[in-house]
Amino acid sequence: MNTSDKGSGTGEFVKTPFFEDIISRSHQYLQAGFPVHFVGPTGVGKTSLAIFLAKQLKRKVTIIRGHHELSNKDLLGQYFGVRKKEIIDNYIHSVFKKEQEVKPIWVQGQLIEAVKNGHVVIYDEFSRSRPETNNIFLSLLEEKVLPVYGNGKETNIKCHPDFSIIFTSNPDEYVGTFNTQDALLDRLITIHLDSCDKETEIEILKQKTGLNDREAQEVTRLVSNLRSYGKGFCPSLRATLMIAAISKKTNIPIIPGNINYQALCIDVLSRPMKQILPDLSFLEVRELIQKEILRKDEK
Ligand SMILES: Nc1ncnc2c1ncn2[C@@H]1O[C@H](COP(=O)(O)OP(=O)(O)OP(=O)(O)O)[C@@H](O)[C@H]1O
Repeated sequence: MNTSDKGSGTGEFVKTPFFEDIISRSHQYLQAGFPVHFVGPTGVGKTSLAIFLAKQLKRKVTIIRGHHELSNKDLLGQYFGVRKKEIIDNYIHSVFKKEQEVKPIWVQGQLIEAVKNGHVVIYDEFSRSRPETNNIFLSLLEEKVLPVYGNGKETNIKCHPDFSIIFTSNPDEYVGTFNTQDALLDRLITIHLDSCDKETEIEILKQKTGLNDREAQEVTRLVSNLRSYGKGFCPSLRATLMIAAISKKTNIPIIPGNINYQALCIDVLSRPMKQILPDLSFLEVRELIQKEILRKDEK
């Protein structure tokens, strides 16, 4: 059975048998208090799945996006600017007294609030943050305390029993990611996500873009045939969704012989195909896509 959830945050989340099994296992691990980590190539649905799961837990959701400039100050908090207070005492005319108080303002980081109040945190693309930033998760996940340093002293914030966390990341070889410390990986249940199956992809296209069954099958057939030239996940589901959404919105008929459809597919798919076949020229890549558009699949 295929169902969709209107509140996934990235549009409707389409739940098919492919996702059901991952959802039910991940849900169990999170309920038992363990962090789950979805790792996989770009565009396979890691963030969508994390948001869907987080919403199922029916608690407040905090999303943190990893990037190389994210620091402990962003996660925990920092002093930012000052608040000035002036008291002027002129009660006796001949005496003028002025007192000034200057206090630094503490701006609380996202993680403290989530840890104290038992939110579900999605730490998306966490391996794009520096390993030293991610070190604070070591004690949070093991000892269930968050050490916060400020004003020269350390305070330990106790983790709310309902606190849960879902990590997502691309594999380490992706540009812009850091190698994650083993100690952190050792604390996570890592589930590898690959491209979803054809039935799921067809269902996602139908539900998200309004294509009919034949149209969704046609776009999925083309992209999945092209994936077989590489490791099976590029071009991603985003490319399939782009072709489907543009065809639908601009009334381009999804018919292999239609030149507008061919041009759209070539525009969307040339870049990812060149990425997996770097030795081909752009002209050869375009010819290959054209050939695959017109190919009749064996039954
Ligand atoms: N089950 C699903 N139902 C509906 N849409 C989905 C589903 N899975 C993925 N998508 C859609 O596919 C696209 C890629 O998904 P998503 O952003 O979750 O991938 P990702 O693996 O997190 O990618 P990246 O590594 O680049 O961040 C998005 O447009 C998303 O809405």
